[in-house]
Amino acid sequence: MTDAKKQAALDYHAQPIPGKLSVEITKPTDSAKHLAMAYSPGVAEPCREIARDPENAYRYTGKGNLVAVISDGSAILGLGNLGPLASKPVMEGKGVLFKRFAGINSVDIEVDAESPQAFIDTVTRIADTWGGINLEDIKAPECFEIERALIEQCNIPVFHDDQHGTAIVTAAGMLNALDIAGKSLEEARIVCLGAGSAAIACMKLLVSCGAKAENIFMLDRKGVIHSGRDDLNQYKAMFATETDKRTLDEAIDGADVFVGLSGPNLLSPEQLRRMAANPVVFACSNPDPEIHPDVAHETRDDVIMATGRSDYPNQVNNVLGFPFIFRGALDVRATCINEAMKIAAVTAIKDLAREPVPQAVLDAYEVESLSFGRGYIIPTPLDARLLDRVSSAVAQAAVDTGVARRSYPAHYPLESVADVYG
Ligand SMILES: O=C([O-])CC(=O)C(=O)O
Ligand SMILES: [Mg+2]
Repeated sequence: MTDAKKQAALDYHAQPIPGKLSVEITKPTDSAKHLAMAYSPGVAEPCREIARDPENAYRYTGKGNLVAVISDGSAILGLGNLGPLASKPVMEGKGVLFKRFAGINSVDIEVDAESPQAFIDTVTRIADTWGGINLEDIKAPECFEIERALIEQCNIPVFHDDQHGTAIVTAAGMLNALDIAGKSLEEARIVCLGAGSAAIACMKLLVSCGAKAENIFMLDRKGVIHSGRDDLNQYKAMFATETDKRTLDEAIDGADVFVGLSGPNLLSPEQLRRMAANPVVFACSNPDPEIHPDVAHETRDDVIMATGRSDYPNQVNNVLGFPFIFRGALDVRATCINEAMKIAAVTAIKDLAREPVPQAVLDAYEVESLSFGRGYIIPTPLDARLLDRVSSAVAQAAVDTGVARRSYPAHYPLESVADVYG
């Protein structure tokens, strides 16, 4: 970013009041009578009702539309381990997106935890107060154990956005991009640079969608993850291939797909040049991609290019997923977010990109037209139809797979966030 853009980003966060989120009151509070209901003595009644039956928390408090965004700051975007407090702008940002796109209230919680167990203990002790928990920017491999333990111990959806949100959106964009390239996921040779939480989840979901594990070359900081290595944790070991390739330079030759979930500027123009025809490049490190889209397009005119950023076409970013996935899960009081719900979200996002784009989206992006093709493989986050399409697909999948504690919402379809309370 230029210095002017950096300063504008700081000013955006600082002015006119610090931060990006505030809390609003939803009941009248103008008279002594109101206060006597909102607080003592009236507030005692819902307390008694919840003590009698915990389900009443959904009726008398904001629990059912409230998601905790929780991080330890150990893997903030592609910036690394900057600690819990420095992750707060991102966590507030997730809250902005939850509210803006799906009408979900959220609170950001930054935990200073000395171990995964300390983090797990902290979260389990506060879990009951939320409708769902969005884990964010926690480094691998600790994030896998943390998520597994919390799913086991909590009876509300616990979802590590960097794994599953990113994977869902990547899979949706990838299926469309390969279709445009005239290739299939089953045959595609895929290079995945990065072996952190997002990379591992993305490759797992691509395999569920049809990719062949033996066609995937995953690289960590030491190079290609191959079966001869003895330094792999169990998560990386799932992607160890039988190969004599050792470096990105070797793996990239003839590859159909590059997925970057690593760090800035790690794919060179020379390497891009050596990929197969119509290469699909998802350079998703935030904020700075593995190859800048301008450089990629200058290097090859047949590249199908996506990044995680809002200021370039084809934004493959978990924002297209997590607000709506939680919306659907909360609205049927799902106990978890299972594979069927994730695949339902992939399909809904993928299919929406093939429909005509509404004028409001064209206006928001200041473009004349957008239609399914190289420059538009995935809907934009400002597409208001995502709310209904993804939430309803996820809610239906939860009902179909028996993890919903309520029936399919009678107030669906959702036209806008104004409809979320029915
Ligand atoms: O915040 C974003 O733009 C996407 C994300 O979760 C990450 O990069 O960790
Ligand atoms: Mg993240």
